[in-house]
Amino acid sequence: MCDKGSMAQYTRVSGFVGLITLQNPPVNALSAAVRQGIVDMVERALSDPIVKSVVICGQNGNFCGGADIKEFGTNMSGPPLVPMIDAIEAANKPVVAAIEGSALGGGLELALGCHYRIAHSKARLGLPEVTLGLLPAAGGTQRLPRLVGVPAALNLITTGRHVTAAQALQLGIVDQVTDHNAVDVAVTFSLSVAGQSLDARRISTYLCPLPSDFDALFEGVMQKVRQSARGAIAPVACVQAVRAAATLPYTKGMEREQELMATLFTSGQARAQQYCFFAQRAVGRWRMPSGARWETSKPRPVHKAAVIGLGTMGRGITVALAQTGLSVVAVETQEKQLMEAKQAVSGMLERGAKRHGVVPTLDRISYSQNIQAIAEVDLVIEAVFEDMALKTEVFQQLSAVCKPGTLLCTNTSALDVDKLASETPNPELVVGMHFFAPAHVMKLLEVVYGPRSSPQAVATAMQLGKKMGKVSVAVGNCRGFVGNRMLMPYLQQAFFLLEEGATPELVDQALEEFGFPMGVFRMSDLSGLDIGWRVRKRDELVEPDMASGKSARIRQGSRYSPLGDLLCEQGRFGQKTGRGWYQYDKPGSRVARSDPWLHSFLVEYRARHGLVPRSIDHQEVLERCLYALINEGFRILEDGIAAGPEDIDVIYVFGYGWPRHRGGPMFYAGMVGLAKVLERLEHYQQAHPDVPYLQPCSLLRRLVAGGSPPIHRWREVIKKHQSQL
Ligand SMILES: CCCCCC/C=C/CC(=O)SCCNC(=O)CCNC(=O)[C@H](O)C(C)(C)COP(=O)(O)OP(=O)(O)OC[C@H]1O[C@@H](n2cnc3c(N)ncnc32)[C@H](O)[C@@H]1OP(=O)(O)O
Repeated sequence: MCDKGSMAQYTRVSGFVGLITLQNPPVNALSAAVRQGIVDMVERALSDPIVKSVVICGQNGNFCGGADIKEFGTNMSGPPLVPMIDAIEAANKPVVAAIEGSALGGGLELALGCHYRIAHSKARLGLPEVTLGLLPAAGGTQRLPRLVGVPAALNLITTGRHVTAAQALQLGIVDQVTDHNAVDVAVTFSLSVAGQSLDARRISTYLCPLPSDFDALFEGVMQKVRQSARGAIAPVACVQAVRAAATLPYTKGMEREQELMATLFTSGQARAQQYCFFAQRAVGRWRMPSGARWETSKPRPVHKAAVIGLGTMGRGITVALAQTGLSVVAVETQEKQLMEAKQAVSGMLERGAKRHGVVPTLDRISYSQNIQAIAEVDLVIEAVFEDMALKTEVFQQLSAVCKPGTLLCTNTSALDVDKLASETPNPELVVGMHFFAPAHVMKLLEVVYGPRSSPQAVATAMQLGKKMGKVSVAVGNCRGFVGNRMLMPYLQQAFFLLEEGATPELVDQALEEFGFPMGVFRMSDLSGLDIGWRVRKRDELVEPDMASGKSARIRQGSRYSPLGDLLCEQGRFGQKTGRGWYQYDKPGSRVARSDPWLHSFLVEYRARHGLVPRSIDHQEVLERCLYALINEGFRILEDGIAAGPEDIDVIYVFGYGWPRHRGGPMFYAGMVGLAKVLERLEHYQQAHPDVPYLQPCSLLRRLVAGGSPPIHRWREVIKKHQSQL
């Protein structure tokens, strides 16, 4: 017997079991229609006298990915989740959740309303709402602590992390784990418990186990959460909701859960985080200005890859490749460097394997000093020192050694990928792969295509990035690509603010309060001031004999601040030398302390150049640094270097520490209001006419003139704008 009409299919199986199957591909999200289906089918099963027990499962081996996030921005209709789950829990016949694939968010909350949970061994469970700026508001914050205790519930709910079926069993979230068909096991099990009392199976009736150090525990967790949340409100609300579970009866706790959720649900932060969720997936649907796109470009198979150059980046890339299961040839011409790299890579793989409880993949890597060793690989990632002449030489060698069709990738943060491609006989096989340090940890990968890169080469690099667990974004070739290009105006404004009266501490504090893990000066100290110095020298911006006055701060026709150069001349390269914008206890130490030398240096510098310091507040720091960066983002869109605002936002959230609860720079501009961003840029441009980065971009003007459409409509405007340029 079967009813296929709704988005929850009803079948009677094994004679006496009502089987309800959620059907909403790809993840069986709880849309209004699915919820209605569940309500109707549960009612049907419970009212059918032949049915002794009920099993709920999901179609295509996937239980449920939670509430339908797409519905959040709409007038949510259909039956609400809470009464639906309460009705399941109150049922007088056993209801068993058969969990395959994922049980996340509302999906796990649905399962927690069931009387029993049986999971397949490959299933994953979690309450990831916090990552969407929400909390588990279908009873998750009240049932989970009652089931698994407060500390475990706090951990799962405030981090949103997923657990494996085995971990879920250990925690007590599921009752049984099986390697067999979980639905079949659940059906048999449900019949075995039919007719038994369900009193002890309704989690909402449990007393929440209270830890002895209750106050200290909550205080500690709240402190930790506030610190790591960097201004995000959802993690804090999660702690408050769990505290309600521990201190209030279930119904009162539920009221608190709903109250907290209502605040989060309408907050800009939730909108930003949900935008990030979809943006992260949208960047996989890449397209190039030529019209080539992800759906029509088939990647080449990559079984064996090579890494050339085993410095810090090359080592991280080798680890990341080996962890995907590929065979890797790692080449380093210097013997000492090769030996050190081998040891370092093995160490990283062993530590990674230990963390994940698996066997390290050391034998997947072969090391060589000879570039001939890469003759048979399908793809090469060159990671030698960031120097065009050196990279060109290496690329010429690669072209001579590799078998025909091998994809040649360069790991570069700013060099001209097209120029490098033009030095090879097959420029269509060349793309940039801009990894972020440490390359085996950082999630972001910019895949840089030049005008001659083939769609297949881009598709292959994008697919490899995905396999390596990266969030890969395809971007066009220009100086600094997307991320580093936008960083230039940001850094420049920070330097100018110092000239005008700010301190590194003030600028960093403003940016950290905004939500960056580190302000611009602490970040520069960490990455090394010498990196930018080298680039500026190459660009002939650094003048050794610096005069005084305004003219000394004009380079190539625009305002220039030599502050970074002056620090480098003093050997102040940041953490590695123990001195930079801050001072450190010793070279390599990480704790930044305010440096009186730097403050005196700034005072002298301003005096020498006739700069009268003024008081600068946090708002000016944010407007100048962030709006200049955003303005460059609009230029990048105008130039077609990024296909859409989502690409830029994903790059900034995953690679540059932009706070996720603010959605990314382009989303943030929309939240602030494009007209306001434009007005402030115009204001600052008038005050600083010698700073081209503050000149508002024409795309921004056009968007404002067009009534500041929502971000999902920008692509239409960009297309029209580009066609008229
Ligand atoms: C006052 C209001 C009351 C509301 C109370 C109810 C609150 C409930 C809270 C929730 O349940 S919030 C949702 C919690 N769930 C999640 O966060 C899970 C999100 N999904 C994932 O983590 C992953 O998608 C997955 C389930 C682990 C599957 O990963 P996989 O890599 O296999 O596929 P994806 O590429 O990520 O996704 C495929 C496709 O599906 C879309 N999608 C996934 N989950 C949802 C969802 N919950 N709602 C809507 N759509 C979803 C995803 O966007 C992809 O589609 P796209 O077109 O490529 O974007």
